[in-house]
Amino acid sequence: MDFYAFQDHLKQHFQLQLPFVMYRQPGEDEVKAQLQPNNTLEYVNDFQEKGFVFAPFNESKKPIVFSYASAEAISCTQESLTLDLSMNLCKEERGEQERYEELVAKTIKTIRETGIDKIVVSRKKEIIKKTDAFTYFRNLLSLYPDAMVYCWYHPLVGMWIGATPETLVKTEGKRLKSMALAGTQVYHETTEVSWGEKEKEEQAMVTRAIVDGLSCIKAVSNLQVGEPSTARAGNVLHLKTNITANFEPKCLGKIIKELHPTPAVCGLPYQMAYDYILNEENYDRSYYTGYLGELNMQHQKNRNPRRRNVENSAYQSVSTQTNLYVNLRCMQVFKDRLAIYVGGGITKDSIPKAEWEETQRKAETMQKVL
Ligand SMILES: C=C(O[C@@H]1C=C(C(=O)O)C=C[C@H]1O)C(=O)O
Repeated sequence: MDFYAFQDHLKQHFQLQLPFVMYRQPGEDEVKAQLQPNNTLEYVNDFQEKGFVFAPFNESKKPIVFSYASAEAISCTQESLTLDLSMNLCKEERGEQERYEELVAKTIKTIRETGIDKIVVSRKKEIIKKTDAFTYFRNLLSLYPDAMVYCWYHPLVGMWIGATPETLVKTEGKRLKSMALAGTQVYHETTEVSWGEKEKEEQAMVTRAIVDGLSCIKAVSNLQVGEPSTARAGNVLHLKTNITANFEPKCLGKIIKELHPTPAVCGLPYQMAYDYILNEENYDRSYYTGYLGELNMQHQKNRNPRRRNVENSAYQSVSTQTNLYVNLRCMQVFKDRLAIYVGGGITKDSIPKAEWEETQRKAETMQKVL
C-alpha cells in the first residue's frame, strides 16, 4: 500500500467516526496503523494484553488499549517530502505568560520551603484555527525522523497528535530499555554543547530515581546505566542516559507502574511532586505526560535474511516487543481549535522567565506544522 492509499483508508475510517492510531517509531520508515471496527472502549488490566496502549498522566485512570485481535492492521512506507513550513506565530492568550511565571515562582518557593528536589509543571497553549490532522501528521513524519510520531483518535476521547523524543520502556524478549531524558537548551545548529550544573544535576536525579525504582523490582536484573549524552528533539536539546536490564516478562505491568510517571515529567520525591501537580497546576493534563505505544506485539524475525523459501521457515523466530513512549510534544486536536501541552522541570534554581521561554520553544515542535 502506498502512503496516499494508506492515508485515504484512514480518512474514510475517520469519517465514520471510528477509532484508529497511526504511528511511526524513531528511526524507522514504516508507518503503521491499527483501525478499530467499533467504538467500544477497552482498558488495560494486567499489561498482558496485546495492543496499542494510550494512557493518561493520572495513575488512577486506566490506560486505553486498541486490541490487535480486533483491529485491522495496515502499513506503508513513509514518503519523502520537501517541506516548506513557515512557522505560525500563535498569539498567546492574554495573561498566559504572567499566569505561568506565577505558577513557576510559587513552585520554586514550595521547593525551597519543603526540600522537594524537583517538580515538573506544565500548561496548555490554546490555538483557534481550522485543523487538518492528516497534514499535521504527514509533516511531523518528515520533520522529526528521530521521534515517535503518532495520531490517535477515539470518538469518545478525542484526537491527539505528537512527536515525542522520550522512551518510557522498550522490551524485546527478556531485555528492557528505558531512558532518563531531562535538561533542556535551545538547539543552535550543533549538538556539541556544554551543560550547566542545574541541568546536569536535574538529569542525574532522574537517572538515579529510575535506576533505584527498577532495582527494587525482583524481576529486574543486570541493570546497566550509560553515560549522559546530548540528544536533539526539534528545536531543543536534552540530556539523555540510556538504561538497560533483564526482566521477567510476566512482571511487565509492575515495571510500567514503577516507571510511570517518571521524574522527567512529574518530579522528586515522587508522591510530593505528584500531589503538588494535581493540586496546584490548575488544569487537567489528560493524556499529556501519559504514555503510548505497542504492548506485547509479536514480531516475526528472519534470523538469516539470505536464506529463502522452505529453509527460511526454520530460521524464523517470533519475539514479543513492547515499545512505549512518554506523551510529550503533543497536542489535542479539535475541529476548530488545538491545545498544545508543554512543561518543564523546576528546581530551587529555576528562573520563571526562562521556564516560560522553554515551554515556548517546546511548543514550536507542534507549531511548526500548523
Ligand atoms: C515536560 C516536558 O519535557 C520533559 C522535561 C524536560 C526538562 O525539564 O528539561 C525535558 C524533557 C522532558 O522529559 C515537555 O516537553 O512538556
